[in-house]
Amino acid sequence: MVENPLIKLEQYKQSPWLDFIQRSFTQSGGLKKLVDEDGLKGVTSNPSIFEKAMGHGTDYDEQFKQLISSGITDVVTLYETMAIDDIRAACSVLYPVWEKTHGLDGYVSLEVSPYIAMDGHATLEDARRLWKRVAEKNLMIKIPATAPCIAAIEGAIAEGINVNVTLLFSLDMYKQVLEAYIKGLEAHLAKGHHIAHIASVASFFISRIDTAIDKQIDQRIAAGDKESGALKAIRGKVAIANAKLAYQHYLEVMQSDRWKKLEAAGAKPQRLLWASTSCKDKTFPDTIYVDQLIGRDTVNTIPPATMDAFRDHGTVADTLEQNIDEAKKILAEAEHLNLDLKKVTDQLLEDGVNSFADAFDQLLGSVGEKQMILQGNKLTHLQSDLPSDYETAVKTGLDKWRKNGTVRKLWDRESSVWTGKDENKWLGWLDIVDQQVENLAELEEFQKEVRNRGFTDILLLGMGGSSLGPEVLGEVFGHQAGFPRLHVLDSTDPQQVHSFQQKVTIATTLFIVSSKSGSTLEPNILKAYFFNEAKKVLGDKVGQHFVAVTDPGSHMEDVAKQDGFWKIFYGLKSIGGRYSVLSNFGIVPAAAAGLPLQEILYSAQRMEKACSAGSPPAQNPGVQLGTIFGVGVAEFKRDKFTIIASPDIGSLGSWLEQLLAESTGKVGKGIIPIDEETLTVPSVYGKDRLFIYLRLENKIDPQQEKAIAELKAAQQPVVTINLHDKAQIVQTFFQTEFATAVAGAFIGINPFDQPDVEASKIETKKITTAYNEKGSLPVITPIVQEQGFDLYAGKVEIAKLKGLSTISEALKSFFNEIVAGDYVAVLAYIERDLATREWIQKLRLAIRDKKKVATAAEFGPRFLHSTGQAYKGGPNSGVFLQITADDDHDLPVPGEKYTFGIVKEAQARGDFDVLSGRDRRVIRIHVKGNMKVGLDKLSQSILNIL
Ligand SMILES: O=C(CO)[C@@H](O)[C@H](O)[C@H](O)[C@H](O)COP(=O)(O)O
Ligand SMILES: O=C[C@H](O)COP(=O)(O)O
Repeated sequence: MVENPLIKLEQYKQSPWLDFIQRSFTQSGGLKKLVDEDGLKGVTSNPSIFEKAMGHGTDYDEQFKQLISSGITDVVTLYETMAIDDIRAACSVLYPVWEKTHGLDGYVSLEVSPYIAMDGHATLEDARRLWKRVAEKNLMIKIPATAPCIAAIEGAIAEGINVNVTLLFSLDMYKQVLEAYIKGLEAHLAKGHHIAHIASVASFFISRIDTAIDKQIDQRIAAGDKESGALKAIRGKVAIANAKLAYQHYLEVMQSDRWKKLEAAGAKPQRLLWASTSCKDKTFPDTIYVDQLIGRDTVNTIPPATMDAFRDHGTVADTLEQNIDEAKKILAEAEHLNLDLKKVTDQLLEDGVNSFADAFDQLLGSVGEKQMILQGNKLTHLQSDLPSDYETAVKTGLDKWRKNGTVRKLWDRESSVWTGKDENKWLGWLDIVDQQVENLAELEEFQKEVRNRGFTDILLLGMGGSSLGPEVLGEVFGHQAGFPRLHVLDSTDPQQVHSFQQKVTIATTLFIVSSKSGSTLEPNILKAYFFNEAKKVLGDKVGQHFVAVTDPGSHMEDVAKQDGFWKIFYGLKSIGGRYSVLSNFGIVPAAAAGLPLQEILYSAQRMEKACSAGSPPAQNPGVQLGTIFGVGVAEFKRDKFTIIASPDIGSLGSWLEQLLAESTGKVGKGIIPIDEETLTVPSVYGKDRLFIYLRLENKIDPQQEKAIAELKAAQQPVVTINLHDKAQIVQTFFQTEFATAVAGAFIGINPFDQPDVEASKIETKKITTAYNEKGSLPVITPIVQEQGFDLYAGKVEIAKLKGLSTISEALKSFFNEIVAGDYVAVLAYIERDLATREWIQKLRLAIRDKKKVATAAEFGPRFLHSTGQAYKGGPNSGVFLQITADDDHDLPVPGEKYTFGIVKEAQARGDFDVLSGRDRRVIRIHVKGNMKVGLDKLSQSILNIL
């Protein structure tokens, strides 16, 4: 009987390892059979191998399901848990070999993350982590032989970690690796440890060298190179010659005194392992890279097909030490022929690192896709319908992010993702959900206490990021039985303040004063007013009805302490207002209103994990959406993001509006969100739109569906976020926060500052201070006056409207300036109630239909903390119609001379002045006398002139 060549290798002291791992192969006994029948002595894995194993087929489905149902997790954890199980299972099959060979063989290799191949510190950290997690004696951690990782190899060996050094191509690098191994052993020994148990191999890649060199040879021969004969003579020989010389170096070092000392202390040599040994060129024997590299104290890791071929017809002889002079000649000849081995091996190392990273991306992508499918309805679904050029640009954008590892950089909080300023300080929202989950017991305790105290109402006082999130949560989840009803007051309009006072029963109301900075004017004066009012009813117990949510060290914290508030909940300094809904700013009001906290947080966490660092861009719902946003603005000038939401989740629009506008609308760039603009026929929309459809699957509005279908058919870009139930708005919070940050990177701005909101605050402050000093507001002069109306114009408009004597003429001239790509914003500083909302809506739709431009309908001062940023700082395409009116009645602000009415007037003026100062097209119409009558008359004259 012919002896199995694989078994025969043992006589030559070469160990065959298997370059392959797969769950079903291990489980079915295939691996053990190789050990028993072929003398297999080890296993290697790499990202490509795991990609083939895990990314295809059904081997892992059962564990996938188990892991997904047992908890919420990210793709890297999913991959790693399954990969480690495979590695452990293989370790246990190979363990008898390890025992029998006293730790010389029997190893299974697991590679560190390929993403950090150029970061030695991170690689060493990862090696330690994996070594600890797998915790098997016969494990080897694979570390790439890049320049930055040489120190990691030495460091790992010095800590007693078994290392398989991978991606070795050049003799020079091999010399450094062997030196690192020796130094590592010396360090371990110097610490007084044994070194006999430490094992290492240096994986020298073979076939890739021939593939690269032979390609050059073939090209030169085809081009008729005069050295064609000489080139042909070394074709298919360089890789083996290179390996033989590496082995010669190994033998030399093994003879050195330095090594002999270590050997005497029990050290094992770092054997050379031949990797990449399947033959890629059909003109050579398929076993060439096994046959030609047989020598004592070496390993050959062989992929299954090559192993089958070698078992079948491999030839076994002591080849490695033969023809060394010839090998030297081949390398000299290669140099003489200008084949530049150094350049080739440098390139192969770079390509090798990249291709493992690509394979890992692919692997994590397939894990992500499977996870998505298995999560089913537990995660919202994103669908994009984009014109083909837009779609192509999005794909390019996603791939750029993948190649640059930008998602990981984002999670590593690197400012370089954006403008390189202080963006790194504003990323606390990335993992706030995890913190809240840990904090769940405390939040639930608060929830219980609120219920037990029998409050009937909650009145939340706050602006922008501190109010819009709680407002959506309250409106979408609705009133919860046994809990108080949540009302959110974010206005200085005295009528509106009064209406809210009427809505609640002060004696049984819990007031939540919410201000991140603690210094915002509105929550401070609202607190002062309601504290005063509540004191009249509750006396000394008033503080017990107040809760503050604010950042530590803020003015509001001082106020709350001084006034004996029941509780103070803190925000995080690293989370800006508009990214704060899943922090205490949203979650504390949600707790008080009796919302299902665990469900909310777990659901949000699902999205956080889906957007995690390991989730490649094309499978990452946050990056996908953000790329659509960013590319739309940056490359297609589609900056009017039209938000269409199913009615039951309609309030999500005003939250999203703030997020998009405040984050991106600056330095003349950015997104202009268009909320609540009811859909109409496609012909009304210009090429400046992107439609965001927030679709509540179980409560769709048929009219919206129809209109959206028409828009898609008309080639308007539509991105649909499909929510399987309304509680999934919390996933939309995280996804759109992430997407906005991503979009900011594409647009090229810092998505975490709001420079222009501050400008209005300063102007407002000047006016209220002036009022406090003088007891009256500075005089301003209208440019047109008419019965019931005063019209003021900003500096760009004054010249244009000069000489016009009626409001109607002025309006006509103003609206005639509108061109395609503009947007019109109606900014009303009046009470926001059903009637005024209907009024403004009718007006803006008429403007849209006649002028075919995007329109915004906003109430002041609410929008100042939201879209106001983009109106002032974003693209100068806005046409602003500010509307103010006489107050029916006013309310005092305790401790100040000014009233709520004065504050509102100051805010309108401050806003107007900044818009005017920024050369925006702005006019203000002040309605005198009865507001309702005035508003109707005004809209009528606008309709007439349009
Ligand atoms: O573990 C190792 C080397 O230590 C191997 O898995 C090594 O990565 C593989 O042999 C190579 O990646 C295979 O390369 P190739 O045949 O695709 O060129
Ligand atoms: O979006 C934030 C608003 O400007 C309110 O800020 P604040 O929470 O610091 O009071």
